[in-house]
Amino acid sequence: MGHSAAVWDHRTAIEVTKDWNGIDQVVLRNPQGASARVSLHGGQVTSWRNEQGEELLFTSSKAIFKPPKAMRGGIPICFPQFGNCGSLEQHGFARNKLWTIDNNPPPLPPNDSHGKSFVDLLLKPSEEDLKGWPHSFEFRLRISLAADGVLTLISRIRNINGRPFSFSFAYHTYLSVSDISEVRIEGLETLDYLDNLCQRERFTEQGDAITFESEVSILLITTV
Ligand SMILES: O=P(O)(O)OC[C@H]1O[C@@H](O)[C@H](O)[C@@H](O)[C@@H]1O
Repeated sequence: MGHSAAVWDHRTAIEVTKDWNGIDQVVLRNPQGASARVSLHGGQVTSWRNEQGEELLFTSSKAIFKPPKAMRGGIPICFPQFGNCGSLEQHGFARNKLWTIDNNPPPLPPNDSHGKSFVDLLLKPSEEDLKGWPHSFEFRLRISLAADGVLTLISRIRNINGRPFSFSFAYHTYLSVSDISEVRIEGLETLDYLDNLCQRERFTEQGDAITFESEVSILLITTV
């Protein structure tokens, strides 16, 4: 009896097109019809659709889609600074830069690519960036879409000249929800938080989950 197996070639599952500003964007697809779109502007995922074609990420109708302004939507990459906790522009410069496709990245474990469509992006600091933040780095971002539609981002930040530096980093994901009053975030309610809407006053969450009855902008505090 013969056996057959579908071979999923990630190279044929990605497509490079232009976004609305003429900047390259990469479209990842899986065999079931799920997709993700990544702009080289900011290395930002701008769309993630399930196999029914439903968009899972939110983009504000007020988003400004023109570089060098970062777009409010999808998954902005905050680096090397989160928020305004430092001397750099809000959320750092990475989301405002043009990233490149890295065709020869250092290897990742085989599970991170097997059966997935993926792209590797690279950001290196420009001379201008080094004036504002004098640390040589390479930021590699692997974005992959699995057969079950799961989207994974893997970030690797390499210190190029060995002189120590510190940074903060975040995926500032905008999730699309149909009814915010139905959303509950469980497991974080025991953490203290800084409330951005109250001059960063520190509070302890009291409920059994985080819920949203009005605007919320909090920084949950955890220690590793
Ligand atoms: O408006 P930006 O710079 O894209 O940042 C998005 C949001 O980032 C959050 O971290 C801030 O708490 C918000 O105040 C801010 O609106």
